[in-house]
Amino acid sequence: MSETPEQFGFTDADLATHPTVYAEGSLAGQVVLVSGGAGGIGRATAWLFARMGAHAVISGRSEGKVADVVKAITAKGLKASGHTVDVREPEGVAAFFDTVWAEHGRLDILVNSAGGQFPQAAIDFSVKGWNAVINTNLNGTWFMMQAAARKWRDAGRPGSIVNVVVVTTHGLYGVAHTIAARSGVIGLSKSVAVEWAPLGIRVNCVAPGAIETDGWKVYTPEARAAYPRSNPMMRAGDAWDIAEACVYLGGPTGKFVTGELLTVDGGGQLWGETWTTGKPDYFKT
Ligand SMILES: CCC/C=C/C(=O)SCCNC(=O)CCNC(=O)[C@H](O)C(C)(C)COP(=O)([O-])OP(=O)([O-])OC[C@H]1O[C@@H](n2cnc3c(N)ncnc32)[C@H](O)[C@@H]1OP(=O)([O-])[O-]
Ligand SMILES: NC(=O)C1=CN([C@@H]2O[C@H](COP(=O)(O)OP(=O)(O)OC[C@H]3O[C@@H](n4cnc5c(N)ncnc54)[C@H](OP(=O)(O)O)[C@@H]3O)[C@@H](O)[C@H]2O)C=CC1
Repeated sequence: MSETPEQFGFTDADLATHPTVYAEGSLAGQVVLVSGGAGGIGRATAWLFARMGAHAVISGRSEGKVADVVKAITAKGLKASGHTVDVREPEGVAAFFDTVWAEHGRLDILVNSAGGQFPQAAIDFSVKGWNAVINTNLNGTWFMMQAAARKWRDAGRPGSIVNVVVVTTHGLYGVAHTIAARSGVIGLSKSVAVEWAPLGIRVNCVAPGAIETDGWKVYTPEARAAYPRSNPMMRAGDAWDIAEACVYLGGPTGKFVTGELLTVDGGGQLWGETWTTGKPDYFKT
């Protein structure tokens, strides 16, 4: 992998027809919110839920990216709508949930896929860079979770949250800020899975390994070239692997599962190394 292609992973045309074991139409009438829904994993997840008959509410910061996905999904006769929301702004997030409930009168599932980081040696992190990653991945995810839960509590309705995180079991070199944030999300999810069980709210996490998406553009070709060798299957996963995991946990298939972390990484947590900044000479011999 020597160059950066125009797009990593699936196109909307791929996602419209990619095979799935889930039944088309089986979530008819449900409303699913996918943050980061115009990104690689979020887009696949929004497509899968829409193909299952749900209305996919897609959010992201880029109005154009969100509009393109909504257009592609609705062009296939499926249900989707889009909103521009920065997950780091709690007032905006709360207003977003007001809008979703005003438009649909319900929300069934929230998938938090908005997130990301940049590769840098931890010793060089600036305060602004650290805060950007913590605010996006820990605080932003929390604002979305709390806003969703408050609506479900107030409406007396059940709900389900899936947080897309990162495999944290042995760190991830070059992205220590995100490991800090995602470890926080995993712990938080377990805590509120118990606190919110009486409200009928389930909370789970999916930890993807190396999944080929546009998010990879932030890494060097050398770092990316090593990702397929970061697990015993010796290949990268795809966004559909994560979408199907999100549906399993978020939807009725996961109805007796809460506080769980599902790792979808080709066994990478057991064998393999991921150096997002390239492997230092010290570890090469
Ligand atoms: C297997 C691989 C593992 C995982 C893969 C994935 O998850 S892929 C899928 C996930 N997708 C992604 O990861 C998508 C790509 N990631 C992002 O979009 C961002 O990293 C973000 C998520 C923090 C957004 O934060 P934002 O909107 O606030 O962005 P901003 O641009 O305004 O930056 C704010 C500050 O952060 C700092 N800083 C930023 N970049 C660098 C850098 N390269 N170098 C050093 N520092 C950097 C800098 O201090 C900057 O301020 P400045 O100095 O410019 O005044
Ligand atoms: N791909 C991979 O290998 C892995 C991915 N993950 C995680 O999975 C999640 C999805 O990743 P992936 O789809 O690959 O990455 P992408 O970069 O393709 O998608 C991430 C999306 O998050 C949105 N986003 C980022 N910051 C904000 C914000 N502050 N407010 C609202 N939306 C925001 C972006 O939207 P916009 O551009 O409009 O701001 C973008 O569309 C991320 O948390 C990622 O870190 C974890 C492990 C591995």
